[in-house]
Amino acid sequence: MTFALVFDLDGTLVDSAPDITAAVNRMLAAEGLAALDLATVTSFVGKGLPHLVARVIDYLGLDMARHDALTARTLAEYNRSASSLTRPYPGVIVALEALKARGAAMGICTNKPIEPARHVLADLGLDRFFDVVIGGDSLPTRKPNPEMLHAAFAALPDLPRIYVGDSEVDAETAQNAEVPFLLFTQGYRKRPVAEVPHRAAFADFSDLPGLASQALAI
Ligand SMILES: O=C(O)COP(=O)(O)O
Ligand SMILES: [Mg+2]
Repeated sequence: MTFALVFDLDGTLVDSAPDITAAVNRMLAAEGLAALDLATVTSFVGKGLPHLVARVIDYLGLDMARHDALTARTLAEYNRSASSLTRPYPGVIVALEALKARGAAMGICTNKPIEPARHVLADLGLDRFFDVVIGGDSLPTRKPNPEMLHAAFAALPDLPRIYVGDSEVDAETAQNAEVPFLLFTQGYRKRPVAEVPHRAAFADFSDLPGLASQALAI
């Protein structure tokens, strides 16, 4: 059986938190402020860059009136260097090759802004797998609103659908879109696996091709 598979990006296909943290810290340094650590910034990832910067402003007690300016600055810093510290999770490329060989149609639905999302995919040699990329600023709404996921599937052939992601936001998006959800457990999830609704969960990408077939056989 083949299928249409849409993937989340940050914390699912790639461990991008080190570059996101570095961009935030370049923005903070330009403001004369001290750097934040990786775990703190990672905990702010998931609902897109404007949300992440709002969390940084809140965490540091800065003036929320500066939100637009600091978001633009962080995005510029991130676009300047979005992939130097970012790596695919182990087994991702082999799994995508196997899925492609089986005829799966694949796309990306990420809350990361589209420009750095495209940089990351191209720089890491992942862009060749995906026929559509929907970013956090591609539409007026972001995940968990299902519109982005609907748009990604609409651009792919009409095959049985699966969404693959790492977070509570992805699980909620899949529920809102009524699409089966596969949870990658090694990303940036905050709550225990059991508390995040999913059709199946996996920690190792070598399990994904088999799981995708099983998930649709249920
Ligand atoms: O950029 C974010 O906040 C999250 O991105 P993701 O949707 O690819 O996990
Ligand atoms: Mg994610």
